[in-house]
Amino acid sequence: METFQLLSGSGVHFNKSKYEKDVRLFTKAKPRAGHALRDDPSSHEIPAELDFFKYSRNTTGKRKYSSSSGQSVEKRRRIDEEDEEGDDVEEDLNEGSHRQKDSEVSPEKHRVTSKGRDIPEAVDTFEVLQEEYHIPSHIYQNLSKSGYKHPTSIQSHAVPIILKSRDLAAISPTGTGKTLSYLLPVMATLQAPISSIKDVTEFGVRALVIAPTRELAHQIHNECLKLAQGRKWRIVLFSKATAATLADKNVRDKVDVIISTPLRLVASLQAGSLDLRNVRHLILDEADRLLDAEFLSQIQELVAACSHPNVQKVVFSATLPAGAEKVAMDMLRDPIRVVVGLKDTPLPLIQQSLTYVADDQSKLPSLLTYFSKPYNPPVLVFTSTQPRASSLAEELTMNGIPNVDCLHAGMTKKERDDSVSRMRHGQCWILVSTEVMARGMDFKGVREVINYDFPTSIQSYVHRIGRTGRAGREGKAVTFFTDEDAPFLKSIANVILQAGQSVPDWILKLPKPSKMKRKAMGKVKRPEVVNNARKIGRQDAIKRRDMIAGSKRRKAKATGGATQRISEGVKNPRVEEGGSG
Ligand SMILES: Nc1ncnc2c1ncn2[C@@H]1O[C@H](COP(=O)(O)OP(=O)(O)OP(=O)(O)O)[C@@H](O)[C@H]1O
Repeated sequence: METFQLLSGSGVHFNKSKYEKDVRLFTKAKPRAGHALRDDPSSHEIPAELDFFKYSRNTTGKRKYSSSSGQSVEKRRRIDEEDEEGDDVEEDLNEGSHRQKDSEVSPEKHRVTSKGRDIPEAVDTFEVLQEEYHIPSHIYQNLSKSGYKHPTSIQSHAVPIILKSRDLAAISPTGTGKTLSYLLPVMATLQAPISSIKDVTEFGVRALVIAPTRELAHQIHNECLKLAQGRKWRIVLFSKATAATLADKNVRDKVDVIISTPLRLVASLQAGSLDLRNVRHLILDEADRLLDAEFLSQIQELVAACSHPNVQKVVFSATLPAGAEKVAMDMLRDPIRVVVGLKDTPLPLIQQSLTYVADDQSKLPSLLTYFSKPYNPPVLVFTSTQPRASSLAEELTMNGIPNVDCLHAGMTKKERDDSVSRMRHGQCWILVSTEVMARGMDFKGVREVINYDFPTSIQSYVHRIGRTGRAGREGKAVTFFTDEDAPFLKSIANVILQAGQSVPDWILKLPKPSKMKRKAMGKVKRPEVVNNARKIGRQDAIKRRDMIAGSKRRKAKATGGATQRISEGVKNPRVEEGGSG
């Protein structure tokens, strides 16, 4: 109990005065003299929550660890040195020297780092983009209609690169606007719907966006539709139904953009009902996920099918571990690599903490205690498996917690769509989910993320907690850990440190898990139901049901035998006793 109290009290708490410097970055500041926007003198002030440039201002030279960030320089250096041994959290300190060597352009040192040959200049405003790159006016107008007034850091850098037809690997933290970073330049390059262009000589879909989950593909489709408003673009969210329609070449030839998960595309390709030879822009969103073992062969097939000699390939993610980056870079031609912030590192506006919960059975009471105190809905809760997500949602509901929903890949399409819709409309306060919700999903208002089950990798952690703290908003992420998870704490602690927050000293003193061991992170065997007591109750019920069924079977057998015997003229004592048989 003593240990429990000691450890459960040791989560990371956000001390605003201690982190004053970071807090200042995210609070509205008066515009500074000499920082007027180029084309709009009236809009000197960028809302702090949308101002992703703020990290970079007044930063020169190599990245410095600030002692005011709550972590001693020495402590951070120690962690970084350990990471050099092969941890997936990349230390970007060397980037500066690469940049110097290769004459690379990086106007925002150590916050946005670009690497490659002839890097197009970043832009400060959307107006400059329109002036210099002639973005079609309807797309430009749709930008401001959607409320996008100033580009985020990744947009400033990635959009010109894509507009210049260069291949790109872009790594930028969760919630920093990567979707628009590729949709805007791709749509701008396409200029107009194919159906409205005269003298077309090459037919077929011109842009293809691939995402790992259907929900994310759906969300990207919606973003794309916003940009396409007012013109007759054919933007297709590839599904069973649309795949059937697109089997007709005449329909297919009028399609501008397809957005899809890999599997369905491959199925259509193999069936000969899809042709990707005219694709000029291929985008992999959540690239590291798409390039992992589960999807790699499908992606390779799709990349090979996009065989146009001028196809532009771009990959985006908030995380890109070394292995995935190598595969990505091999796929790209003369690429530019852009990193915003530190690779595999969440933005500091997500307040991260670790909470000790001893063992699996202690998690539910801990979560119920959490929800018995004031919390900020909507909250996303991550579990490791589908049955556990269902079971936890059920437990929370049975414990009187209102508006709990569940979402996982084992549910029907309609159930999944309904859950997403309830979440988007504020009808769901707590969404219990699995890894399927971890990547890309943009529920703007998510204020808190709870890792009920420990994440399975650093990347999983970064993406899960990245469902909050989006588009400049503050967020909170709580990670439960049990004794079994303790060996992997150090890896998560490193991420927290990289984000400029502090972790308890005892975690820093833990040994660093080996690369082999890290593969086992979060993969402990957990029961399918989150409440063992309920499991016992359920087992009793199953036992009782089996006993009743057995008894019925025996009776039926006996009755059947009696009927047979009666018909055979043999006296049945039970029937004779007036029993019903
Ligand atoms: N220039 C902008 N100004 C204001 N809001 C923006 C801008 N660009 C994007 N956003 C908003 O920021 C939010 C996050 O964008 P998006 O989903 O593209 O992030 P992301 O970087 O792709 O995140 P993830 O890594 O989780 O996929 C969205 O709600 C989007 O509407």
